[in-house]
Amino acid sequence: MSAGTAGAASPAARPEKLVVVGAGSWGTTFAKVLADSARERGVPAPEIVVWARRPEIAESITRDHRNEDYLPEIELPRCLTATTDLAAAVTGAGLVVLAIPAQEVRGHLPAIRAHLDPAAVVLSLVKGLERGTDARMSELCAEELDLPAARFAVVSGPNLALEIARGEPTATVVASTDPAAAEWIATRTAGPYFRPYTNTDVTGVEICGVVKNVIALAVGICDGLGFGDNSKASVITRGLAETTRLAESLGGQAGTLAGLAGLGDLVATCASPLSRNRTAGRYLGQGLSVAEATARLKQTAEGMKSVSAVVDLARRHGVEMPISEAMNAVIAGTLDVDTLSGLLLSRDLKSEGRT
Ligand SMILES: NC(=O)C1=CN([C@@H]2O[C@H](COP(=O)(O)OP(=O)(O)OC[C@H]3O[C@@H](n4cnc5c(N)ncnc54)[C@H](O)[C@@H]3O)[C@@H](O)[C@H]2O)C=CC1
Ligand SMILES: O=C(CO)COP(=O)(O)O
Repeated sequence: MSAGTAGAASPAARPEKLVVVGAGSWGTTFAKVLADSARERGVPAPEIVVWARRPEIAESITRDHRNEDYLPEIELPRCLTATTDLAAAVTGAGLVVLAIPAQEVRGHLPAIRAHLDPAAVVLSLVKGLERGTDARMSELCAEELDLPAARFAVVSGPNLALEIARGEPTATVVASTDPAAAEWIATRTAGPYFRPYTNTDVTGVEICGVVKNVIALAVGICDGLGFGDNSKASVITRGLAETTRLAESLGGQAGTLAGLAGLGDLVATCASPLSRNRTAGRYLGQGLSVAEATARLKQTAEGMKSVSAVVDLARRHGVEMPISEAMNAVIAGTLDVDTLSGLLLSRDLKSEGRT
């Protein structure tokens, strides 16, 4: 057994029940992906349970097959049920999917640990770092759940929830240090509109998902300031370069950054009006304060919450991240967006090849 698969549980021992912790737009959509995958494969519908914080959302998913708050236009598969009882949801599940904001994850892990099946895989959809510790979700789960790396996985890619909920085709990356765990998840998510590629670079995939939200803020600010596509393409490209530097310094692989979780997600998020992070940036560029932008958005924009942890992590590893530094200063209120145009791409002149 390689170091990466130490602690792996036999897939045969893994229960078929699947639980998604979080009934926001991506959690609810991901539950639909799991249900549609089972239908496509012609297997009996597994038990798929969504844990919702609010009873009215749980009731609406189970009774009306809708999530009025987050996906009002989407009819959900009838096999999905929802509950506010986290213990009951997690008990007997072979897959526990985390789909709540990064800052809320640690608080829920003790309750999950108390009921986690010994063969279960924990899958993070979360694209944020914990502030204060700079921890990735893989690190949080290892610490709080005493989870071997082989029972952790992350899904990340160009995955705007509403497009997927509508059944528009997309691809993604499912990464685990245990290839068998990644394949087990890929089988249960692959379907008519969702194409997962497996990968073992958990760190690279996690860093891609986190930092692209910060870069999307910068692209949104360009929008809000009225800059055109040259500016945005420059920020996206240099954003990918600084993401690559951070990922590599933590052990991630450059190939991951060039793939769906890196370039793919950056392009989708920075181009899409559906992106909350890009939208938050646009509000800031138009002159709204951070508090006003947050209030108008109503949903999670992980980039605004995680940027200080990204910058802290980069500084600790001696990695230069000028765009993230600028975003951190904007969110902290120490840099005015009007002064950004000179700053975003303002490092010493040098060859492009030197990242
Ligand atoms: N929406 C999208 O298109 C995608 C989102 N993601 C990531 O998935 C994660 C979840 O995002 P969304 O579902 O989009 O967010 P959302 O804003 O739509 O929903 C967040 C969910 O977390 C719940 N929540 C908020 N505070 C909580 C707390 N203190 N305790 C428990 N639950 C709490 C909310 O009630 C809601 O159900 C984020 O890390 C996001 O970056 C990743 C890929 C796509
Ligand atoms: O991660 C996403 C798409 O892959 C969603 O981005 P936003 O959180 O900015 O909406």
